[in-house]
Amino acid sequence: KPTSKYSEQEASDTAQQLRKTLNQWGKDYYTKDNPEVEDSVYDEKYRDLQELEAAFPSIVTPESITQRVGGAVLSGFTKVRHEIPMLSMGDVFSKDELVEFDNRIQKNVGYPVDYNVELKIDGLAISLVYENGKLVRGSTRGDGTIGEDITKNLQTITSIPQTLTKPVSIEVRGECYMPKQAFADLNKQQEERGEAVFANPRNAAAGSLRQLDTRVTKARKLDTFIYTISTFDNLQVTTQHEAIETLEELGFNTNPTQRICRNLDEVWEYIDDYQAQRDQLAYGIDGIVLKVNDLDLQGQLGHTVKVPRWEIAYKFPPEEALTVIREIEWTV
Ligand SMILES: CC(C)(C)c1nc(N2CCN(c3ncccn3)CC2)c2cc(C(N)=O)c(N)nc2n1
Repeated sequence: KPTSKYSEQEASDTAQQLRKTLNQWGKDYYTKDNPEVEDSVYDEKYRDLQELEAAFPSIVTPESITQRVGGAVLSGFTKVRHEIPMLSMGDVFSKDELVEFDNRIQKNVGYPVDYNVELKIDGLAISLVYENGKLVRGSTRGDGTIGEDITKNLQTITSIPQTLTKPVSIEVRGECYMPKQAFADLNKQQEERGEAVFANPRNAAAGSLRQLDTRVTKARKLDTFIYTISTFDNLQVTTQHEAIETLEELGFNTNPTQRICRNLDEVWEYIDDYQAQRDQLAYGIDGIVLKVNDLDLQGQLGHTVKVPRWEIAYKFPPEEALTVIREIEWTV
């Protein structure tokens, strides 16, 4: 019915119903192959919501789907200080160095520890701050202490929740990345437009997040895997593995391949598994990350100025190098 026929309460109720429907259809769109509705139906409902919100500005809510689209052209990025520094990662390139790392931990702790093993996503690190379950700020890692405020750009990424499933006040960190297919499509489009192509998905993700025009960011199909809760709002979490499960429950996108390994043999199985699957993954990885699973032990082990003593990244050889080697073999 025409918006003029609504009372404010009716408009608000209808808008809330429309938001619920659009969010559900949006989720299906990203998670299922056959979206529930045709784009035209989605667009019609979206327009209904826009009209209602235009006629009754007081009913607009920050998490309304209409508030996600780009449109803000920023003049520059303000700086953000990370209260808890975003540390770097020690990295190793061989089995022997990983054995050394494990020995160092066992010597320090006095007994063998469980590790949580995760894929090392080849994207860029971001920080997200929530107050009472609402996203209030998103920023880049920067130099680990000072990053850039890219909240507007991050709000265009559908896998980043505007509102959490619980009204907690926390800071979380993770990786923002561009899936391989989105990267290939973008470079094809760049070529058609006679614009510079991106060297790899990580550069494309970084370039897309540092856009001053949020509409460009929105068009870039970025995604995220969140892996750390930096500040706990009395969440009952005692291990890294549980932290990632809690992040999923709160509404974040997390990487499903994490695995608890009781010793290095199990870590090697994981490494062999995912080195073999690397080309099939929908996103780029450049190694795996090994973390002491127990959070109290992490605290006990602490960190040096820049690097935690309780984690190590095992790096794979760069994929490009492998491609070159294959080409040489082929031509020989
Ligand atoms: C919380 C800790 C510090 C242990 C940590 N730090 C990470 N990183 C730090 C260094 N980073 C960095 N970035 C640029 C320059 C220097 N360091 C980039 C993220 C992690 C990155 C990934 C990933 N990529 O998938 C991951 N699964 N877990 C991480 N865990």
